Amino acid sequence: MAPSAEQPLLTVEGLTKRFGARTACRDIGFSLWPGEVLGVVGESGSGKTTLLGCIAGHVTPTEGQVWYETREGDRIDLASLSEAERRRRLGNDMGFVHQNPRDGLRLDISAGGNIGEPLMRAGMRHYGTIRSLAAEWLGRVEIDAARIDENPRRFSGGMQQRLQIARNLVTKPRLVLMDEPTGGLDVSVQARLLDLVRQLVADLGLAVILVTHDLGVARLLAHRLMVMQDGRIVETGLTDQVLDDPHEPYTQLLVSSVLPI
Ligand SMILES: Nc1ncnc2c1ncn2[C@@H]1O[C@H](COP(=O)(O)OP(=O)(O)OP(=O)(O)O)[C@@H](O)[C@H]1O
Repeated sequence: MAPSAEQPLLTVEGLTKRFGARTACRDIGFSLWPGEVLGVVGESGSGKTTLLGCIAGHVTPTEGQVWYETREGDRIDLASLSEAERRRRLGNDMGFVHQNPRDGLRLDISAGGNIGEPLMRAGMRHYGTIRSLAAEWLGRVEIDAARIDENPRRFSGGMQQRLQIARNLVTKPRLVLMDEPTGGLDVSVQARLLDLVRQLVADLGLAVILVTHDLGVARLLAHRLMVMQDGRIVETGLTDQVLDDPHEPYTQLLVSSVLPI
Protein backbone atom coordinates (compact mmCIF):
# COMPACT_ATOMS: atom_id res chain seq x y z
CA MET A 1 0.00 0.00 0.00
CA ALA A 2 1.02 3.59 -0.55
CA PRO A 3 2.10 5.37 2.59
CA SER A 4 -0.49 7.76 3.97
CA ALA A 5 0.17 11.48 4.11
CA GLU A 6 -1.88 14.46 5.18
CA GLN A 7 -1.76 16.37 1.91
CA PRO A 8 -1.93 15.11 -1.64
CA LEU A 9 1.26 15.81 -3.61
CA LEU A 10 -0.77 16.62 -6.72
CA THR A 11 -4.40 17.60 -7.22
CA VAL A 12 -5.82 17.99 -10.72
CA GLU A 13 -9.07 19.96 -10.90
CA GLY A 14 -11.41 20.50 -13.85
CA LEU A 15 -8.66 19.87 -16.38
CA THR A 16 -9.79 20.15 -19.99
CA LYS A 17 -7.63 20.23 -23.09
CA ARG A 18 -9.02 21.03 -26.52
CA PHE A 19 -7.07 20.82 -29.75
CA GLY A 20 -9.30 22.87 -32.08
CA ALA A 21 -12.64 21.08 -32.21
CA ARG A 22 -11.23 17.92 -30.60
CA THR A 23 -11.39 17.57 -26.82
CA ALA A 24 -8.55 15.32 -25.65
CA CYS A 25 -9.25 15.64 -21.88
CA ARG A 26 -12.59 16.60 -20.34
CA ASP A 27 -12.99 17.90 -16.81
CA ILE A 28 -10.41 15.57 -15.26
CA GLY A 29 -10.04 15.62 -11.48
CA PHE A 30 -8.03 13.45 -9.10
CA SER A 31 -5.47 13.56 -6.30
CA LEU A 32 -2.20 11.72 -5.92
CA TRP A 33 -0.60 11.14 -2.53
CA PRO A 34 3.15 10.91 -1.79
CA GLY A 35 4.40 7.40 -2.50
CA GLU A 36 1.31 6.42 -4.49
CA VAL A 37 1.51 4.77 -7.92
CA LEU A 38 -1.47 5.71 -10.09
CA GLY A 39 -1.95 3.80 -13.34
CA VAL A 40 -3.81 5.51 -16.20
CA VAL A 41 -5.29 3.09 -18.72
CA GLY A 42 -7.67 3.38 -21.67
CA GLU A 43 -7.79 2.72 -25.36
CA SER A 44 -5.64 4.59 -27.84
CA GLY A 45 -6.78 8.21 -28.21
CA SER A 46 -8.54 8.30 -24.83
CA GLY A 47 -6.38 11.23 -23.66
CA LYS A 48 -3.78 9.55 -21.43
CA THR A 49 -0.71 11.16 -22.99
CA THR A 50 -2.38 14.58 -23.15
CA LEU A 51 -3.19 14.37 -19.43
CA LEU A 52 0.41 13.44 -18.62
CA GLY A 53 1.65 16.29 -20.85
CA CYS A 54 -0.58 18.79 -19.00
CA ILE A 55 0.94 17.72 -15.68
CA ALA A 56 4.48 17.66 -17.06
CA GLY A 57 4.12 21.12 -18.61
CA HIS A 58 4.56 19.89 -22.20
CA VAL A 59 0.93 20.75 -22.97
CA THR A 60 -0.98 23.84 -21.77
CA PRO A 61 -4.45 22.95 -20.47
CA THR A 62 -7.40 24.88 -21.92
CA GLU A 63 -9.10 24.94 -18.50
CA GLY A 64 -8.35 23.68 -15.02
CA GLN A 65 -5.65 23.57 -12.37
CA VAL A 66 -2.76 21.26 -11.54
CA TRP A 67 -2.05 21.91 -7.85
CA TYR A 68 1.35 20.79 -6.57
CA GLU A 69 2.52 20.72 -2.96
CA THR A 70 6.12 21.94 -3.12
CA ARG A 71 8.87 20.72 -0.81
CA GLU A 72 8.55 24.06 0.98
CA GLY A 73 4.87 23.28 1.67
CA ASP A 74 3.42 25.80 -0.82
CA ARG A 75 0.49 24.81 -3.01
CA ILE A 76 1.14 26.07 -6.55
CA ASP A 77 -0.88 25.76 -9.77
CA LEU A 78 1.52 24.32 -12.33
CA ALA A 79 -0.95 25.04 -15.15
CA SER A 80 -0.59 28.78 -14.62
CA LEU A 81 3.22 28.95 -14.38
CA SER A 82 5.63 29.92 -17.14
CA GLU A 83 8.26 27.33 -18.05
CA ALA A 84 10.99 29.30 -16.22
CA GLU A 85 8.85 29.77 -13.10
CA ARG A 86 7.90 26.11 -13.15
CA ARG A 87 11.59 25.12 -13.24
CA ARG A 88 12.40 27.55 -10.45
CA ARG A 89 9.60 26.33 -8.16
CA LEU A 90 9.74 22.61 -8.98
CA GLY A 91 13.47 22.12 -9.49
CA ASN A 92 14.11 18.42 -9.87
CA ASP A 93 11.06 17.35 -7.91
CA MET A 94 9.29 15.87 -10.94
CA GLY A 95 10.80 13.41 -13.43
CA PHE A 96 9.52 12.20 -16.79
CA VAL A 97 10.34 8.79 -18.26
CA HIS A 98 9.54 8.66 -21.99
CA GLN A 99 8.54 5.51 -23.82
CA ASN A 100 11.46 5.98 -26.17
CA PRO A 101 14.64 6.40 -24.09
CA ARG A 102 16.15 8.45 -26.90
CA ASP A 103 13.61 11.18 -26.09
CA GLY A 104 14.81 11.33 -22.49
CA LEU A 105 18.57 10.81 -22.87
CA ARG A 106 21.38 12.88 -24.37
CA LEU A 107 22.97 10.66 -26.94
CA ASP A 108 25.90 13.01 -27.55
CA ILE A 109 27.38 12.49 -24.08
CA SER A 110 28.50 9.48 -22.02
CA ALA A 111 26.30 7.31 -19.81
CA GLY A 112 27.92 8.90 -16.73
CA GLY A 113 27.33 12.35 -18.22
CA ASN A 114 23.64 11.55 -18.60
CA ILE A 115 23.39 10.91 -14.88
CA GLY A 116 25.77 13.72 -13.87
CA GLU A 117 24.10 16.44 -15.92
CA PRO A 118 20.94 16.74 -13.78
CA LEU A 119 23.14 16.84 -10.67
CA MET A 120 25.12 19.73 -12.13
CA ARG A 121 21.87 21.46 -13.08
CA ALA A 122 20.84 21.08 -9.45
CA GLY A 123 23.99 22.92 -8.40
CA MET A 124 26.42 20.10 -7.63
CA ARG A 125 29.95 21.09 -8.65
CA HIS A 126 32.42 18.55 -7.27
CA TYR A 127 33.50 16.30 -10.15
CA GLY A 128 34.54 13.35 -7.96
CA THR A 129 31.20 13.33 -6.11
CA ILE A 130 29.22 13.58 -9.35
CA ARG A 131 31.19 10.74 -10.92
CA SER A 132 30.82 8.48 -7.91
CA LEU A 133 27.06 9.15 -7.74
CA ALA A 134 26.82 8.37 -11.47
CA ALA A 135 28.68 5.07 -10.93
CA GLU A 136 26.45 4.24 -7.96
CA TRP A 137 23.30 4.90 -10.03
CA LEU A 138 24.56 2.82 -12.94
CA GLY A 139 24.85 -0.03 -10.46
CA ARG A 140 21.37 0.62 -9.08
CA VAL A 141 19.89 0.26 -12.57
CA GLU A 142 21.99 -2.85 -13.23
CA ILE A 143 24.44 -1.34 -15.71
CA ASP A 144 28.11 -2.23 -15.22
CA ALA A 145 29.79 0.88 -13.79
CA ALA A 146 32.80 0.13 -16.03
CA ARG A 147 30.64 1.43 -18.91
CA ILE A 148 30.40 4.92 -17.37
CA ASP A 149 32.34 6.58 -20.20
CA GLU A 150 30.53 4.79 -23.02
CA ASN A 151 28.08 6.52 -25.27
CA PRO A 152 24.53 5.27 -24.62
CA ARG A 153 23.98 4.94 -28.38
CA ARG A 154 25.89 1.66 -28.01
CA PHE A 155 23.52 0.38 -25.29
CA SER A 156 20.60 -1.99 -25.92
CA GLY A 157 17.05 -0.59 -25.68
CA GLY A 158 16.61 -2.05 -22.20
CA MET A 159 19.89 -0.53 -20.98
CA GLN A 160 18.99 2.85 -22.47
CA GLN A 161 15.67 2.73 -20.65
CA ARG A 162 17.39 1.88 -17.36
CA LEU A 163 19.82 4.77 -17.94
CA GLN A 164 16.90 7.12 -18.56
CA ILE A 165 15.43 6.00 -15.25
CA ALA A 166 18.74 6.65 -13.43
CA ARG A 167 18.96 10.11 -15.04
CA ASN A 168 15.49 10.86 -13.70
CA LEU A 169 15.93 9.47 -10.21
CA VAL A 170 19.45 10.63 -9.29
CA THR A 171 18.16 14.02 -8.12
CA LYS A 172 15.57 12.35 -5.86
CA PRO A 173 12.29 13.67 -7.28
CA ARG A 174 9.11 12.97 -5.30
CA LEU A 175 6.99 12.45 -8.43
CA VAL A 176 7.85 10.66 -11.67
CA LEU A 177 5.58 10.63 -14.72
CA MET A 178 6.01 7.56 -16.92
CA ASP A 179 4.59 7.23 -20.43
CA GLU A 180 4.59 3.56 -21.47
CA PRO A 181 8.03 2.97 -19.88
CA THR A 182 8.24 -0.63 -21.08
CA GLY A 183 6.43 -0.03 -24.37
CA GLY A 184 9.09 -0.62 -27.00
CA LEU A 185 10.90 -3.53 -25.31
CA ASP A 186 10.95 -7.32 -25.74
CA VAL A 187 8.84 -9.24 -23.23
CA SER A 188 11.79 -10.67 -21.27
CA VAL A 189 13.48 -7.24 -21.11
CA GLN A 190 10.16 -5.73 -20.00
CA ALA A 191 9.85 -8.15 -17.10
CA ARG A 192 13.31 -7.28 -15.77
CA LEU A 193 12.69 -3.57 -16.14
CA LEU A 194 9.34 -3.82 -14.37
CA ASP A 195 10.96 -5.58 -11.43
CA LEU A 196 13.58 -2.88 -11.24
CA VAL A 197 11.04 -0.04 -11.45
CA ARG A 198 8.88 -1.66 -8.79
CA GLN A 199 11.83 -1.99 -6.45
CA LEU A 200 13.12 1.55 -7.00
CA VAL A 201 9.65 3.06 -6.54
CA ALA A 202 9.23 1.20 -3.24
CA ASP A 203 12.78 1.94 -2.00
CA LEU A 204 12.56 5.65 -2.79
CA GLY A 205 8.89 6.08 -1.79
CA LEU A 206 8.19 7.68 -5.17
CA ALA A 207 4.82 8.86 -6.35
CA VAL A 208 4.26 7.79 -9.96
CA ILE A 209 1.67 8.47 -12.63
CA LEU A 210 2.04 5.61 -15.07
CA VAL A 211 0.36 5.71 -18.47
CA THR A 212 0.18 2.27 -19.99
CA HIS A 213 -1.66 0.20 -22.58
CA ASP A 214 -0.60 -2.91 -20.74
CA LEU A 215 -2.96 -3.98 -17.96
CA GLY A 216 -0.31 -6.48 -16.76
CA VAL A 217 2.11 -3.60 -16.22
CA ALA A 218 -0.63 -1.65 -14.43
CA ARG A 219 -1.41 -4.60 -12.17
CA LEU A 220 2.22 -5.07 -11.24
CA LEU A 221 3.07 -1.44 -10.49
CA ALA A 222 -0.04 0.59 -9.73
CA HIS A 223 -1.75 0.90 -6.35
CA ARG A 224 -4.72 2.62 -7.94
CA LEU A 225 -6.09 2.77 -11.49
CA MET A 226 -7.87 5.45 -13.45
CA VAL A 227 -9.67 4.33 -16.59
CA MET A 228 -10.09 6.91 -19.37
CA GLN A 229 -12.48 6.87 -22.28
CA ASP A 230 -12.85 9.67 -24.80
CA GLY A 231 -11.01 12.15 -22.56
CA ARG A 232 -13.04 11.37 -19.41
CA ILE A 233 -12.34 9.33 -16.29
CA VAL A 234 -14.94 6.56 -16.37
CA GLU A 235 -13.75 4.45 -13.44
CA THR A 236 -11.21 4.70 -10.67
CA GLY A 237 -10.33 2.44 -7.75
CA LEU A 238 -7.77 0.10 -6.27
CA THR A 239 -5.99 -1.75 -9.08
CA ASP A 240 -7.12 -5.27 -8.15
CA GLN A 241 -10.69 -4.09 -7.65
CA VAL A 242 -10.84 -2.37 -11.03
CA LEU A 243 -9.23 -5.26 -12.91
CA ASP A 244 -10.97 -8.13 -11.13
CA ASP A 245 -14.38 -6.55 -10.61
CA PRO A 246 -14.82 -3.69 -13.08
CA HIS A 247 -18.08 -1.79 -12.62
CA GLU A 248 -18.31 0.23 -15.81
CA PRO A 249 -19.18 -1.54 -19.08
CA TYR A 250 -16.24 0.22 -20.77
CA THR A 251 -13.78 -1.11 -18.17
CA GLN A 252 -15.30 -4.58 -18.56
CA LEU A 253 -14.58 -4.43 -22.29
CA LEU A 254 -11.07 -3.12 -21.66
CA VAL A 255 -10.30 -5.90 -19.18
CA SER A 256 -11.72 -8.58 -21.44
CA SER A 257 -9.34 -7.33 -24.19
CA VAL A 258 -12.18 -6.60 -26.58
CA LEU A 259 -10.94 -3.03 -27.06
CA PRO A 260 -7.83 -2.32 -29.14
CA ILE A 261 -5.63 -0.70 -26.49
N1 LIG B 1 -1.07 17.96 -30.64
C1 LIG B 1 -2.30 17.51 -30.96
N2 LIG B 1 -3.02 18.14 -31.90
C2 LIG B 1 -4.27 17.70 -32.22
N3 LIG B 1 -4.88 16.64 -31.63
C3 LIG B 1 -4.20 15.99 -30.68
C4 LIG B 1 -2.87 16.38 -30.29
N4 LIG B 1 -2.45 15.53 -29.32
C5 LIG B 1 -3.46 14.64 -29.12
N5 LIG B 1 -4.49 14.92 -29.93
C6 LIG B 1 -5.78 14.18 -29.98
O1 LIG B 1 -6.28 14.11 -28.65
C7 LIG B 1 -6.86 12.82 -28.42
C8 LIG B 1 -6.18 12.15 -27.25
O2 LIG B 1 -4.84 11.80 -27.62
P1 LIG B 1 -3.78 11.17 -26.61
O3 LIG B 1 -2.49 11.00 -27.37
O4 LIG B 1 -3.76 11.97 -25.37
O5 LIG B 1 -4.43 9.75 -26.31
P2 LIG B 1 -3.75 8.46 -25.70
O6 LIG B 1 -4.78 7.84 -24.84
O7 LIG B 1 -2.47 8.82 -25.05
O8 LIG B 1 -3.49 7.59 -26.98
P3 LIG B 1 -2.23 6.64 -27.30
O9 LIG B 1 -2.31 5.56 -26.29
O10 LIG B 1 -2.49 6.19 -28.70
O11 LIG B 1 -1.02 7.50 -27.17
C9 LIG B 1 -6.72 12.05 -29.72
O12 LIG B 1 -7.93 12.18 -30.45
C10 LIG B 1 -5.59 12.75 -30.43
O13 LIG B 1 -5.74 12.63 -31.83
